[in-house]
Amino acid sequence: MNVLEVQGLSAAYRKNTALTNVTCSISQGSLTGIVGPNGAGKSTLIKTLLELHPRLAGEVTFFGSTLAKEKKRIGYVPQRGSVDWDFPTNALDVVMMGLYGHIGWLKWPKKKHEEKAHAALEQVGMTDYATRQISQLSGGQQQRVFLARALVQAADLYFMDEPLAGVDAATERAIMAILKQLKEAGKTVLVVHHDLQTVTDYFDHVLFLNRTVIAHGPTETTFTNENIEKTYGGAVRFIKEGTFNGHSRVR
Ligand SMILES: Nc1ncnc2c1ncn2[C@@H]1O[C@H](COP(=O)(O)OP(=O)(O)OP(=O)(O)O)[C@@H](O)[C@H]1O
Repeated sequence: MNVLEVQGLSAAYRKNTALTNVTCSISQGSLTGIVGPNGAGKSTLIKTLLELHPRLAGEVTFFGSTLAKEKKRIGYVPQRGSVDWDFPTNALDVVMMGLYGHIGWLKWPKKKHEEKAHAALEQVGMTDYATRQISQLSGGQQQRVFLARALVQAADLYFMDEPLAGVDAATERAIMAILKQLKEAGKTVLVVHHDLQTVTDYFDHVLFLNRTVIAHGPTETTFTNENIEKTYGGAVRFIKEGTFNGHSRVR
């Protein structure tokens, strides 16, 4: 079953086109890496799908329905840089924000919800930092808190905008382990990713984006030198001739 269907999606910033005619289907239980050069429209794609940025054209369906109807089943981890980390709040509160759809605005969070938030912090290894101001967390720790906020939503479809940006190797492993657990639980995860070296290890599907979909499919068959060059331009050669076939890693 496809949890997300996108047909002919376009978006722009004033007169500058960011996305044109994006069409793709995302199947349930897939873990997809969205890759493409800087400015390719990866963040814009997520924001436009989630109606955080207006779309100029196109049709989008979530679980065969509309975003408004399915919002509770969708989790979003924005780019860390897009958030005001000086906002005076602690890690637990940030995670609790993920539950607002469940609690209802103006209703005081119940004990059960607080327990859920603590459980999510534990899942990302941040229990000891629950009452720490978010401005006093490191970049990787902030990223983990964000992930906990998405986890607490118990969504079926997750969008994550560069969750691995600027995190250390241990945090990267921890985040990837969680994403794989989500997939194994039948959840669908879309991740904006920058490191081509790890695409084949991390994702079962890859979506090459450069203003439009250049290629999309199972990593095994789609993560090819040809598609990398089509997306990034001929100047970029990540795969040594002859080393791709039979190897899971790009060299
Ligand atoms: N708020 C904005 N106002 C004007 N133009 C924008 C804005 N945000 C993005 N753009 C432009 O839209 C295009 C797509 O940007 P977007 O951030 O979606 O790319 P990206 O693939 O996520 O890039 P990166 O890998 O650098 O994060 C770029 O040309 C960018 O300059």
